[in-house]
Amino acid sequence: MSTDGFEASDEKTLNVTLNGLYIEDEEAKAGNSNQAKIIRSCNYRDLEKKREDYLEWPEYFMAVAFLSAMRSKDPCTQVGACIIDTNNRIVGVGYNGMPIGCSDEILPWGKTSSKPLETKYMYVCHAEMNAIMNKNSADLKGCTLYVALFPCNECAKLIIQAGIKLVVYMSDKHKNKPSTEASKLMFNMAGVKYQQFVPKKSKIVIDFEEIDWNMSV
Ligand SMILES: O=c1ccn([C@H]2C[C@H](O)[C@@H](COP(=O)(O)O)O2)c(=O)[nH]1
Ligand SMILES: [Zn+2]
Repeated sequence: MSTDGFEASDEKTLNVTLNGLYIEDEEAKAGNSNQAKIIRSCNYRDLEKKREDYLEWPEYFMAVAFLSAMRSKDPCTQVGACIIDTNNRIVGVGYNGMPIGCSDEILPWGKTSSKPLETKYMYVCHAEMNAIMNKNSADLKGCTLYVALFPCNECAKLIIQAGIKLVVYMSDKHKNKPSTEASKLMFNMAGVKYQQFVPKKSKIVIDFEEIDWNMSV
């Protein structure tokens, strides 16, 4: 008998249980072979129940923010942002990068030059700004922003003016900078809430080589 190309042989055991039908060998029992994957995909009982380890909304939105950050060409700090509406629909994403039409090959990426015009700070559009500008809905009133880094004061102004009501951030690494203090002052005055993201999963991995397309068989 064959299951997904695996032949039952002397070295393997054909198992028929209430959970389904599978071929098992020592490697599979140890959980480190293809056969182990097939055991999971043939586990009929699991396939009839709702998955429990799906991504919850906050993890999903923060992951989208971090995935967006991977597009950034900033060699030092990559920031991503994801805006969602009150129906949990993504209405804008962005990452820090040079303005449209301004070559990121020509403009500087460094930050240490004593000449301000030769630093990135003069030119980079922040992730929050790009997410707001990229919005695909009429407005952002009542929306939530997921962002990798606590917003600077310039982004805080944009967030407030856009009508965003909640900021969920991952890192507070600039918490002692005046720009962060200014952001908090403005958020407090304008009634924009902010909270640090508390991940439920320590890792979210997309490993294209490890995807087991047989899982849905
Ligand atoms: O609210 C913010 C603050 C900063 N950024 C971007 C702007 C720059 O590209 C980097 C910061 O660079 P450092 O080398 O860490 O100073 O982050 C942002 O997108 N949003
Ligand atoms: Zn900013």
